Amino acid sequence: VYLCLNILQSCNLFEFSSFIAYFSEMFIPFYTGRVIDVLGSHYQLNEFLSALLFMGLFSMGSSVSAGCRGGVLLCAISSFTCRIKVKLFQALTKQEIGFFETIKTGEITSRLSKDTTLMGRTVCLNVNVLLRTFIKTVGMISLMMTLSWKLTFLVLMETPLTGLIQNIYDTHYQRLFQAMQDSMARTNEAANEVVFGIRVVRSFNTNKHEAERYDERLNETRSLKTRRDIVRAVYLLAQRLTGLGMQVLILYYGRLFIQKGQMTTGSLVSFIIYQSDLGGNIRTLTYIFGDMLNSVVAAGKVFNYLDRKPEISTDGELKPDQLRGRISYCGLSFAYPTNPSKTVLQDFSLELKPGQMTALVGPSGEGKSTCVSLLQRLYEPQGGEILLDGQPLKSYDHHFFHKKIAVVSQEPVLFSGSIRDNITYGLNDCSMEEVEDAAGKADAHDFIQTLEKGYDTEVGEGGGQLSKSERQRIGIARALVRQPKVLILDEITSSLDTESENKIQQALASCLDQTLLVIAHRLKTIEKANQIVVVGGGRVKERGTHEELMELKGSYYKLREDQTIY
Ligand SMILES: Nc1ncnc2c1ncn2[C@@H]1O[C@H](COP(=O)(O)OP(=O)(O)OP(=O)(O)O)[C@@H](O)[C@H]1O
Repeated sequence: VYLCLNILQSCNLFEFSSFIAYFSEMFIPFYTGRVIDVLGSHYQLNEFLSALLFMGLFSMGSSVSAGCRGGVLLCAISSFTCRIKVKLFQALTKQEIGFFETIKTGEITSRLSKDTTLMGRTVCLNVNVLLRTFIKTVGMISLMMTLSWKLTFLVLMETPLTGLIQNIYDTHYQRLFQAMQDSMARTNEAANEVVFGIRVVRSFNTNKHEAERYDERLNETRSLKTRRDIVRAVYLLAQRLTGLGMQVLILYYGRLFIQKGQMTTGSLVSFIIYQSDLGGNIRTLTYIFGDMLNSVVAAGKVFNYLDRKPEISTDGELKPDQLRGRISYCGLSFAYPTNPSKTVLQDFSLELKPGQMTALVGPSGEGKSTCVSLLQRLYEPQGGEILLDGQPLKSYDHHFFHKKIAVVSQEPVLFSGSIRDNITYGLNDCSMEEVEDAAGKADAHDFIQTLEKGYDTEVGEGGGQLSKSERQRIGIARALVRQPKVLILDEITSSLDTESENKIQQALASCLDQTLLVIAHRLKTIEKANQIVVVGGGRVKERGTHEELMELKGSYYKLREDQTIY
């Protein structure tokens, strides 16, 4: 409603120019006929000049107003589409991760690009064209009645046929158009995939195979285009034939009416001009009606996303001045929304203390990263809860919470922009000293200094211009600059050399009051942890220091032994 009100406000000029344009357009054929009559009968200069003047004035009025109307309308459409895209984008980024896992990426991008554009057209273009065409049609029929009511009834008898032909054509055309769009998307997808994975294509020497695959998809699009063109040609033929048939009938009966003195030659010319315009209007009305039905479906899908409330609430308000960072996992049970039948965590309980390092270890796929995702509130557990300083995570203010808990993942995602932009990602008030300090702790400062533009160096799309280890260190700096109370490192050592790893560990050890949670596969790196937790079957299997667990000779001991052998 808010968006529509905005659009209506900007449409005042549009409505005014539209009114002038419709009014002027309607009278042009009338005065054309009048000029012909004056020329054909006893010629009077005054009558001729006045008819010519009115014809000129209406033509001018129609052209200028139609130009204004077009310009204003295009501006309104692009402004509306832009606003709806931003609103939809904001609504999408608020959704929980489970939403993105259950809905295909293609569907989301299609909502953002295609459906919003279609919606913009419905609200601005179609409604206005429908209104304009309808008013024009009614006006034209009234003027045609004044010229000859008998011929008008004859013309109106053709209307259902024109509407039917248009309807059949629109249905076929829309179906082919949709298939063509899908086929074009598949063709682009094939090209994107190859560009993205060009290294694999080269190393497996599959250039020829990929070119053939691309050619196949292009041919599919081409054959759909040919079918579309054939349908259009048949439609144009049917349209011309019905139009021609009607004109022959009008000329035949028109000649009879002129002979009987029921109408003049000029009136017949005016009538024929109106009749050809009327056919166009009926076709437009049928088309717009069908198009609006499609757009309503598209708009429905967009509104579904706009109105969707994220399943993970962000309404918490707690923002304590002092946060200690004590984390308690209390009897968690969890299954991913995409696979609800598989329980990943079952009655999982654990305590992470401030100033201590906890390491989660265990075989792959046992639920270590899931513990981290739940702590970040990317998913909501089905049973139990996680407490931060004794309060449920959901009761904390969303912004506050994500400033206090920072995560460095196995492969940090960087965004195009400078190194500094990536380190200060999401922070507005971050000084250069803080950035350099965090980069120093993450062992990134030295390599950044060697770059020509230092912290202003562009990292490229997805950080592609940096090595894996450099991306990892920037990811660590991005987490440290927030001075989080809880820091989570998810298997960060795999892409770091031993020297960097040692430096980073020393820097982390200097943050005395920080709660540190580390996931590690290389068990040697977590020997100094205050508590090592072995996760197995979605539960805490063993817990203790390195020495205690080695003495226990259980799962940890076995994992450690396996790593020593290899
Ligand atoms: N997004 C997801 N949707 C559905 N199932 C998932 C998802 N992510 C992980 N899983 C499943 O949940 C289980 C636990 O995965 P998780 O990533 O937590 O294990 P992990 O112990 O961290 O493994 P690794 O050491 O290999 O990182 C696995 O069986 C995995 O297949």
